[in-house]
Amino acid sequence: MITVENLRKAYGDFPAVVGSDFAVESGEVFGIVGPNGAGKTTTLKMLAGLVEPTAGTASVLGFDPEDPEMRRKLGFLPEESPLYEDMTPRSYLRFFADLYDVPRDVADERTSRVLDRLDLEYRDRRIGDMSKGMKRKVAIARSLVNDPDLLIYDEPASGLDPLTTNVVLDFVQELRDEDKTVVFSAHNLFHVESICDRVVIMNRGEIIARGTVPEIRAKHGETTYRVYTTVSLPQTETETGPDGERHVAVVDDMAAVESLRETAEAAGGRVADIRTDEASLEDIFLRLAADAPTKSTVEGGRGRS
Ligand SMILES: Nc1ncnc2c1ncn2[C@@H]1O[C@H](COP(=O)(O)OP(=O)(O)OP(=O)(O)O)[C@@H](O)[C@H]1O
Repeated sequence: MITVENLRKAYGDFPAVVGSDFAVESGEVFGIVGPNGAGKTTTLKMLAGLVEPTAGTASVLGFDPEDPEMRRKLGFLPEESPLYEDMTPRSYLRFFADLYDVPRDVADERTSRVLDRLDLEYRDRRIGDMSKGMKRKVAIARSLVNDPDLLIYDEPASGLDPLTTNVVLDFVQELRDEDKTVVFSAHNLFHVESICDRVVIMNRGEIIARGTVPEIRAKHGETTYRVYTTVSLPQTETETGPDGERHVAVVDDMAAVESLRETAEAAGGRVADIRTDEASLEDIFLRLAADAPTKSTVEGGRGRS
Protein backbone atom coordinates (compact mmCIF):
# COMPACT_ATOMS: atom_id res chain seq x y z
CA MET A 1 0.00 0.00 0.00
CA ILE A 2 2.84 2.37 0.95
CA THR A 3 6.58 1.93 0.60
CA VAL A 4 9.01 4.56 1.78
CA GLU A 5 12.74 4.39 1.18
CA ASN A 6 15.27 6.74 2.65
CA LEU A 7 12.78 9.59 2.59
CA ARG A 8 14.25 12.93 3.60
CA LYS A 9 13.02 16.47 3.89
CA ALA A 10 15.03 19.53 4.74
CA TYR A 11 13.57 22.99 5.17
CA GLY A 12 16.59 25.05 4.19
CA ASP A 13 19.39 23.63 6.31
CA PHE A 14 16.99 22.15 8.82
CA PRO A 15 16.52 18.37 8.51
CA ALA A 16 12.87 17.71 9.42
CA VAL A 17 12.94 14.05 8.27
CA VAL A 18 16.37 12.51 8.02
CA GLY A 19 15.86 9.23 6.15
CA SER A 20 12.78 7.14 6.76
CA ASP A 21 12.20 3.57 5.62
CA PHE A 22 8.94 1.78 6.27
CA ALA A 23 6.13 -0.07 4.52
CA VAL A 24 2.43 -0.06 5.27
CA GLU A 25 0.45 -3.17 4.41
CA SER A 26 -3.06 -3.16 3.09
CA GLY A 27 -5.71 -3.27 5.81
CA GLU A 28 -3.62 -2.19 8.76
CA VAL A 29 -3.76 0.74 11.13
CA PHE A 30 -0.26 2.15 11.12
CA GLY A 31 0.80 4.77 13.65
CA ILE A 32 3.54 7.35 13.38
CA VAL A 33 4.21 8.62 16.86
CA GLY A 34 6.54 11.08 18.42
CA PRO A 35 6.69 14.41 20.20
CA ASN A 36 6.15 17.85 18.68
CA GLY A 37 8.59 18.53 15.90
CA ALA A 38 9.47 14.84 15.37
CA GLY A 39 8.68 15.04 11.65
CA LYS A 40 5.30 13.30 11.63
CA THR A 41 3.37 15.94 9.70
CA THR A 42 6.21 16.35 7.22
CA THR A 43 6.22 12.59 6.63
CA LEU A 44 2.46 12.43 6.12
CA LYS A 45 2.50 15.43 3.81
CA MET A 46 5.19 13.80 1.68
CA LEU A 47 2.98 10.69 1.43
CA ALA A 48 -0.01 12.83 0.47
CA GLY A 49 1.97 14.63 -2.21
CA LEU A 50 1.75 17.98 -0.44
CA VAL A 51 5.43 18.34 0.37
CA GLU A 52 8.17 17.41 -2.05
CA PRO A 53 10.89 15.19 -0.53
CA THR A 54 14.46 16.43 -0.61
CA ALA A 55 15.61 12.85 -1.31
CA GLY A 56 14.38 9.29 -1.25
CA THR A 57 11.26 7.71 -2.67
CA ALA A 58 7.71 6.99 -1.65
CA SER A 59 5.17 4.84 -3.43
CA VAL A 60 1.55 5.26 -2.34
CA LEU A 61 -1.14 2.98 -3.75
CA GLY A 62 1.37 2.18 -6.48
CA PHE A 63 1.73 5.84 -7.47
CA ASP A 64 4.27 8.55 -6.98
CA PRO A 65 2.64 10.82 -4.34
CA GLU A 66 2.80 13.75 -6.78
CA ASP A 67 0.51 11.89 -9.19
CA PRO A 68 -2.97 13.50 -9.17
CA GLU A 69 -4.46 10.03 -9.70
CA MET A 70 -3.14 9.00 -6.27
CA ARG A 71 -4.83 11.97 -4.60
CA ARG A 72 -8.19 10.95 -6.01
CA LYS A 73 -7.85 7.60 -4.25
CA LEU A 74 -6.65 8.98 -0.93
CA GLY A 75 -8.47 10.44 2.08
CA PHE A 76 -6.22 12.99 3.78
CA LEU A 77 -7.05 14.68 7.06
CA PRO A 78 -4.68 17.55 7.80
CA GLU A 79 -3.75 18.45 11.36
CA GLU A 80 -5.62 21.73 11.08
CA SER A 81 -8.50 21.33 8.70
CA PRO A 82 -9.68 24.72 7.51
CA LEU A 83 -13.38 24.38 6.77
CA TYR A 84 -15.58 26.86 4.99
CA GLU A 85 -17.14 28.54 8.01
CA ASP A 86 -20.28 29.81 6.29
CA MET A 87 -21.31 26.43 4.94
CA THR A 88 -23.25 23.73 6.77
CA PRO A 89 -21.79 20.22 6.95
CA ARG A 90 -24.24 19.09 4.29
CA SER A 91 -23.37 21.79 1.76
CA TYR A 92 -19.67 21.49 2.54
CA LEU A 93 -19.60 17.71 2.03
CA ARG A 94 -21.62 18.00 -1.16
CA PHE A 95 -19.12 20.55 -2.43
CA PHE A 96 -16.29 18.06 -1.95
CA ALA A 97 -18.32 15.22 -3.43
CA ASP A 98 -18.71 17.34 -6.58
CA LEU A 99 -14.95 17.87 -6.73
CA TYR A 100 -14.50 14.10 -6.71
CA ASP A 101 -17.35 13.55 -9.17
CA VAL A 102 -19.27 11.51 -6.62
CA PRO A 103 -23.01 11.51 -7.40
CA ARG A 104 -24.90 13.57 -4.84
CA ASP A 105 -27.17 10.78 -3.59
CA VAL A 106 -24.18 8.46 -3.12
CA ALA A 107 -22.27 11.20 -1.29
CA ASP A 108 -25.25 12.05 0.93
CA GLU A 109 -25.71 8.43 1.90
CA ARG A 110 -21.99 7.94 2.52
CA THR A 111 -21.43 11.05 4.59
CA SER A 112 -24.65 10.64 6.61
CA ARG A 113 -23.50 7.18 7.62
CA VAL A 114 -20.15 8.55 8.78
CA LEU A 115 -21.72 11.45 10.66
CA ASP A 116 -24.25 9.12 12.29
CA ARG A 117 -21.44 6.90 13.44
CA LEU A 118 -19.48 9.90 14.74
CA ASP A 119 -22.57 11.20 16.57
CA LEU A 120 -22.51 14.58 14.87
CA GLU A 121 -25.51 16.59 15.91
CA TYR A 122 -26.75 19.89 14.47
CA ARG A 123 -25.84 19.12 10.86
CA ASP A 124 -27.57 22.20 9.60
CA ARG A 125 -25.60 24.50 11.83
CA ARG A 126 -23.10 26.89 10.27
CA ILE A 127 -19.65 25.23 10.47
CA GLY A 128 -18.21 28.46 11.91
CA ASP A 129 -20.51 28.06 14.93
CA MET A 130 -19.45 24.49 15.64
CA SER A 131 -17.12 23.21 18.37
CA LYS A 132 -13.65 21.93 17.53
CA GLY A 133 -14.80 18.33 17.97
CA MET A 134 -17.76 18.82 15.63
CA LYS A 135 -15.53 20.40 12.99
CA ARG A 136 -13.13 17.48 13.27
CA LYS A 137 -15.99 15.07 12.62
CA VAL A 138 -17.00 17.01 9.52
CA ALA A 139 -13.39 16.92 8.30
CA ILE A 140 -13.28 13.15 8.87
CA ALA A 141 -16.49 12.76 6.85
CA ARG A 142 -14.88 14.83 4.11
CA SER A 143 -11.88 12.47 4.02
CA LEU A 144 -14.26 9.62 3.19
CA VAL A 145 -16.41 11.33 0.58
CA ASN A 146 -14.56 9.61 -2.29
CA ASP A 147 -14.62 6.22 -0.50
CA PRO A 148 -10.81 5.89 -0.50
CA ASP A 149 -9.00 2.67 0.37
CA LEU A 150 -6.23 4.59 2.11
CA LEU A 151 -6.66 7.23 4.79
CA ILE A 152 -3.86 9.43 6.04
CA TYR A 153 -4.87 11.23 9.22
CA ASP A 154 -2.64 13.80 10.91
CA GLU A 155 -3.34 13.83 14.64
CA PRO A 156 -7.02 12.96 14.22
CA ALA A 157 -7.75 13.20 17.94
CA SER A 158 -5.45 16.05 18.90
CA GLY A 159 -7.07 18.69 21.10
CA LEU A 160 -10.35 16.82 21.46
CA ASP A 161 -12.06 16.07 24.77
CA PRO A 162 -11.78 12.47 26.05
CA LEU A 163 -15.26 11.47 24.90
CA THR A 164 -14.78 12.79 21.36
CA THR A 165 -11.28 11.28 21.29
CA ASN A 166 -12.78 7.87 22.01
CA VAL A 167 -15.41 8.27 19.31
CA VAL A 168 -12.75 9.22 16.75
CA LEU A 169 -10.32 6.45 17.72
CA ASP A 170 -13.06 3.81 17.76
CA PHE A 171 -14.06 5.04 14.33
CA VAL A 172 -10.48 4.63 13.05
CA GLN A 173 -10.53 1.05 14.24
CA GLU A 174 -13.83 0.45 12.48
CA LEU A 175 -12.32 1.72 9.23
CA ARG A 176 -9.91 -1.19 9.38
CA ASP A 177 -12.88 -3.53 9.76
CA GLU A 178 -14.15 -2.08 6.47
CA ASP A 179 -10.83 -3.07 4.83
CA LYS A 180 -9.48 0.44 4.76
CA THR A 181 -5.84 1.15 5.49
CA VAL A 182 -5.18 3.96 7.93
CA VAL A 183 -1.91 5.75 8.57
CA PHE A 184 -2.13 8.25 11.35
CA SER A 185 0.10 10.35 13.51
CA ALA A 186 -0.21 11.02 17.20
CA HIS A 187 1.85 12.33 20.04
CA ASN A 188 -0.37 10.63 22.57
CA LEU A 189 1.22 7.23 22.75
CA PHE A 190 -1.58 5.78 24.77
CA HIS A 191 -3.98 6.17 21.85
CA VAL A 192 -1.60 4.54 19.44
CA GLU A 193 -0.93 1.67 21.77
CA SER A 194 -4.59 0.78 21.90
CA ILE A 195 -5.49 0.86 18.19
CA CYS A 196 -2.44 0.42 15.94
CA ASP A 197 -1.33 -2.82 14.33
CA ARG A 198 2.17 -1.44 13.88
CA VAL A 199 3.92 1.77 14.76
CA VAL A 200 7.06 3.70 14.05
CA ILE A 201 8.34 5.97 16.75
CA MET A 202 9.97 9.16 15.47
CA ASN A 203 12.14 11.59 17.31
CA ARG A 204 13.90 14.61 15.82
CA GLY A 205 13.28 13.43 12.26
CA GLU A 206 14.43 9.84 12.77
CA ILE A 207 12.65 6.57 13.26
CA ILE A 208 13.99 5.28 16.56
CA ALA A 209 11.80 2.17 16.97
CA ARG A 210 9.35 0.17 14.88
CA GLY A 211 7.09 -2.87 14.97
CA THR A 212 3.96 -4.01 16.74
CA VAL A 213 3.57 -2.61 20.23
CA PRO A 214 4.38 -6.04 21.78
CA GLU A 215 7.49 -6.29 19.55
CA ILE A 216 8.66 -2.84 20.58
CA ARG A 217 7.98 -3.69 24.17
CA ALA A 218 9.94 -6.95 23.89
CA LYS A 219 12.88 -5.22 22.23
CA HIS A 220 13.05 -1.95 24.11
CA GLY A 221 10.87 -2.35 27.18
CA GLU A 222 11.62 -3.98 30.45
CA THR A 223 9.35 -6.35 32.23
CA THR A 224 9.84 -6.30 35.97
CA TYR A 225 8.36 -8.59 38.58
CA ARG A 226 7.08 -7.48 41.96
CA VAL A 227 7.47 -10.44 44.28
CA TYR A 228 5.55 -10.38 47.58
CA THR A 229 6.83 -12.62 50.38
CA THR A 230 5.32 -13.52 53.74
CA VAL A 231 8.61 -12.86 55.52
CA SER A 232 11.08 -9.99 55.51
CA LEU A 233 14.25 -10.78 53.54
CA PRO A 234 17.44 -8.80 52.90
CA GLN A 235 16.16 -8.14 49.33
CA THR A 236 12.65 -7.00 50.31
CA GLU A 237 11.20 -3.72 51.44
CA THR A 238 8.28 -3.52 53.79
CA GLU A 239 5.10 -1.82 52.63
CA THR A 240 2.14 -1.04 54.82
CA GLY A 241 -1.17 -1.59 53.04
CA PRO A 242 -4.81 -1.90 54.14
CA ASP A 243 -4.19 -5.55 55.07
CA GLY A 244 -1.14 -4.78 57.20
CA GLU A 245 2.53 -5.15 56.36
CA ARG A 246 3.85 -6.94 53.32
CA HIS A 247 7.31 -7.51 51.95
CA VAL A 248 8.16 -6.87 48.33
CA ALA A 249 11.18 -7.08 46.05
CA VAL A 250 11.32 -5.88 42.44
CA VAL A 251 13.41 -8.09 40.13
CA ASP A 252 14.13 -8.27 36.40
CA ASP A 253 13.83 -11.95 35.49
CA MET A 254 12.33 -15.28 36.45
CA ALA A 255 15.65 -16.64 37.74
CA ALA A 256 15.64 -13.89 40.36
CA VAL A 257 12.02 -14.73 41.21
CA GLU A 258 13.01 -18.36 41.76
CA SER A 259 15.94 -17.37 43.91
CA LEU A 260 13.62 -15.23 46.08
CA ARG A 261 11.25 -18.15 46.43
CA GLU A 262 14.08 -20.35 47.73
CA THR A 263 15.30 -17.65 50.13
CA ALA A 264 11.78 -17.09 51.45
CA GLU A 265 11.23 -20.80 52.02
CA ALA A 266 14.60 -21.16 53.73
CA ALA A 267 13.51 -18.37 56.10
CA GLY A 268 10.26 -20.21 56.91
CA GLY A 269 8.03 -18.16 54.62
CA ARG A 270 6.80 -18.29 51.05
CA VAL A 271 6.05 -16.18 48.01
CA ALA A 272 2.52 -14.85 48.41
CA ASP A 273 2.07 -13.08 45.07
CA ILE A 274 3.95 -12.12 41.89
CA ARG A 275 2.90 -9.21 39.69
CA THR A 276 4.29 -8.28 36.31
CA ASP A 277 4.91 -4.66 35.39
CA GLU A 278 5.25 -4.07 31.63
CA ALA A 279 6.74 -0.88 30.33
CA SER A 280 4.17 1.25 28.51
CA LEU A 281 4.95 2.66 25.08
CA GLU A 282 5.21 5.99 26.87
CA ASP A 283 7.97 4.67 29.18
CA ILE A 284 9.82 3.12 26.24
CA PHE A 285 9.55 6.28 24.22
CA LEU A 286 10.90 8.45 27.01
CA ARG A 287 13.89 6.18 27.43
CA LEU A 288 14.63 5.90 23.71
CA ALA A 289 14.30 9.66 23.25
CA ALA A 290 16.67 10.28 26.15
CA ASP A 291 19.22 7.85 24.68
CA ALA A 292 18.91 9.15 21.10
CA PRO A 293 22.00 10.87 19.76
CA THR A 294 21.75 14.40 18.44
CA LYS A 295 20.11 14.75 15.07
CA SER A 296 22.02 13.69 11.99
CA THR A 297 22.78 16.25 9.38
CA VAL A 298 20.79 16.04 6.16
CA GLU A 299 23.74 14.76 4.19
CA GLY A 300 25.08 12.52 6.91
CA GLY A 301 21.79 11.01 8.11
CA ARG A 302 22.05 7.47 9.24
CA GLY A 303 18.62 6.51 8.04
CA ARG A 304 17.01 3.51 9.62
CA SER A 305 17.70 3.05 13.30
N1 LIG B 1 7.42 24.74 6.26
C1 LIG B 1 8.37 24.59 7.18
N2 LIG B 1 9.44 25.41 7.17
C2 LIG B 1 10.43 25.25 8.08
N3 LIG B 1 10.44 24.33 9.05
C3 LIG B 1 9.40 23.49 9.11
C4 LIG B 1 8.32 23.59 8.19
N4 LIG B 1 7.42 22.61 8.48
C5 LIG B 1 7.93 21.95 9.56
N5 LIG B 1 9.11 22.48 9.93
C6 LIG B 1 9.97 22.02 11.02
O1 LIG B 1 10.23 20.65 10.84
C7 LIG B 1 10.20 19.95 12.06
C8 LIG B 1 9.22 18.81 11.95
O2 LIG B 1 7.92 19.37 11.86
P1 LIG B 1 6.62 18.49 11.73
O3 LIG B 1 5.45 19.42 11.67
O4 LIG B 1 6.79 17.51 10.66
O5 LIG B 1 6.63 17.73 13.12
P2 LIG B 1 5.48 16.96 13.89
O6 LIG B 1 6.10 15.72 14.40
O7 LIG B 1 4.29 16.81 13.04
O8 LIG B 1 5.18 17.95 15.07
P3 LIG B 1 3.78 18.44 15.69
O9 LIG B 1 3.31 17.31 16.55
O10 LIG B 1 4.20 19.62 16.49
O11 LIG B 1 2.87 18.76 14.56
C9 LIG B 1 9.83 20.95 13.13
O12 LIG B 1 11.01 21.35 13.79
C10 LIG B 1 9.23 22.09 12.35
O13 LIG B 1 9.46 23.32 13.00
